[in-house]
Amino acid sequence: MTTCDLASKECEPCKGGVAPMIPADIKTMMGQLDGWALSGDKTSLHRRFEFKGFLKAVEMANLAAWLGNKQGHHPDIAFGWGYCEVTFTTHEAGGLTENDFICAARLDALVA
Ligand SMILES: C[C@H](O)[C@H](O)[C@H]1CNC2=NC(N)=NC(=O)C2=N1
Repeated sequence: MTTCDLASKECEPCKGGVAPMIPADIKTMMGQLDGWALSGDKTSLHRRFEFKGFLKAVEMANLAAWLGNKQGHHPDIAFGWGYCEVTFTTHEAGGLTENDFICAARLDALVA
């Protein structure tokens, strides 16, 4: 599967009791993304987008929020002058699921 395959997938509604991905699968999925980093405990992935000024950062935050709401899979977003940091994790699983990678790939496709 490539990034564009991931970006063409839709998130599945998060059902309770879903297990987080195992490290081997996380490694495989990370290979399909560019620019995203794993948290130390491998429970989330994040990317820092940098811009000149504030309004571009606000735009990025809004784009990530819109995408997450459309997919029913919501990011954590931090932004300020010159940057927007987007983090995906699956709260119901207490770790990463395919939804996180789909949203990351979809966000990259929107800003490509
Ligand atoms: C019922 C609904 O699908 C769930 O509450 C969704 C909402 N958005 C979500 N977003 C994220 N990032 N993780 C979740 O577990 C999650 N659960």
